[in-house]
Amino acid sequence: EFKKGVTASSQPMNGSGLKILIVHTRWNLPIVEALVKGTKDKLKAFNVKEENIVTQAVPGSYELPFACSKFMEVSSYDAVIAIGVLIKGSTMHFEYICDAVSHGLMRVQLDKGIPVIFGVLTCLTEHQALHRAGIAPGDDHGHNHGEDWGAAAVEMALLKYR
Ligand SMILES: O=Nc1c(NC[C@H](O)[C@H](O)[C@H](O)CO)[nH]c(=O)[nH]c1=O
Repeated sequence: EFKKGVTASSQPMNGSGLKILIVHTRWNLPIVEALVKGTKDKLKAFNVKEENIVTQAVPGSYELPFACSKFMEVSSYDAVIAIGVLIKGSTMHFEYICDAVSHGLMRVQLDKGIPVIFGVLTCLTEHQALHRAGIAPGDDHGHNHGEDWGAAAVEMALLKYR
């Protein structure tokens, strides 16, 4: 069966010299915390030092582009991982935030020339979010997408050394 998801780089990746920023939201915090843990575990699996993983929190996903941009001005990072969980409500609010955040984070990474990994879940239901954080109830807990974001951050941060 065709495996979706991240195809790991064929090259061994050594993140021991990298400095990574994680900016996460406080909205839907239990799900966000699971994603942040999955991200950090994977960064450490690629030898990124604990002291080189900087973590900052903001209110919600709409704040991620501005916060990532500001934190990148005061310190240098090899990659930034923006983590948030958007869950559709009963209005169009969700669509507008998702659109603004995805375009905003893309603009920040291109303007700054530093990879910004899109770690924002845009879910129609809470179960979808739980499943993508690997903490869904029942037999199928899902897969923690934070692991994919951690791997992508290391690969993109090492791009400049290819
Ligand atoms: O509305 N739902 C959500 C949300 N709204 C707040 C928004 O990101 C921002 O913080 C405020 O609009 C203030 O600017 N933020 C999320 O991360 N997830 C949601 O599901």
